[in-house]
Amino acid sequence: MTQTPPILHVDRLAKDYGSFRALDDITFDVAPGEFFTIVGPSGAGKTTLLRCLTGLLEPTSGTVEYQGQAVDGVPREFAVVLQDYSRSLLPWFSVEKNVALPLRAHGVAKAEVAERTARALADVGLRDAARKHPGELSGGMQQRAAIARAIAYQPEVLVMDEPFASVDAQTRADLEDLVLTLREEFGMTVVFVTHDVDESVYLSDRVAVVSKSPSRITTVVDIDLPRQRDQIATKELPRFSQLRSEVFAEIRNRVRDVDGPTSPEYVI
Ligand SMILES: Nc1ncnc2c1ncn2[C@@H]1O[C@H](COP(=O)(O)OP(=O)(O)OP(=O)(O)O)[C@@H](O)[C@H]1O
Repeated sequence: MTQTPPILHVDRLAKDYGSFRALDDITFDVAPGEFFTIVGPSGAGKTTLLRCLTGLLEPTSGTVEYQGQAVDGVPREFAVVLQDYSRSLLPWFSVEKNVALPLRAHGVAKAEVAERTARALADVGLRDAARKHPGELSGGMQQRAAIARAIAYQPEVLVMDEPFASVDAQTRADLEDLVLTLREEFGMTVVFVTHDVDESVYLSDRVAVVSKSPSRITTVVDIDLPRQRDQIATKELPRFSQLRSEVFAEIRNRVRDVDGPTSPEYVI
């Protein structure tokens, strides 16, 4: 039986900032259509890893391949939602124009641009803010606009760095479900970073736990929950609690290895 080749292949990746080693010996594959989440404590190197994965940062050693080709700039099939929403939108364009920009740049027909932009803005609850400029929006709304831009693009690979950190709990749940729905609809691969263990288990097919710097993947947990997720029913499953505890325990052990007593952030 032939196995489907990975869409992303990361091999012995390391990244130094001067004499400080942020990432060390990171190796993993992501399968096409997979929801792969990287979870770990603050400062563990998750953003550094995502930046290397997307070609925004050059690794010190090791390689990243997308569909068998070395990544040395953001591949056009990727959409990236960064943690810092204040830098992700162009302030002089309306929200609508910001969302439409990548589609226009890639030659999508005008009518389709309008349709995909309107749908993405409605999906993230920003239909009424389409004509506003980013400076007129709250932080959470700006982040939703950045998410709308990524999903309107319908990328092969959606890369998200703590994308829901600045939105309220209900919006966060809605956006989590939106990403899951779009993954089903378009067959996207999603690479996601979070420090929220519940979120990682709820969304993912696999969760990679990273240790503190120098960051390594200490374990990869298979999330063998039914593929159809539901904010209430899935989180009530005994298996959800087991997986959540497994991921928590792994992070807690690694934080303790480095810091001594458990970080309060990860007390269950
Ligand atoms: N440009 C830089 N120059 C020097 N050190 C850096 C730089 N960027 C990140 N670091 C250091 O590398 C380590 C990993 O940082 P990174 O932002 O990747 O972690 P993170 O897991 O994404 O953190 P958080 O969850 O808090 O966003 C940290 O110790 C950080 O101080």
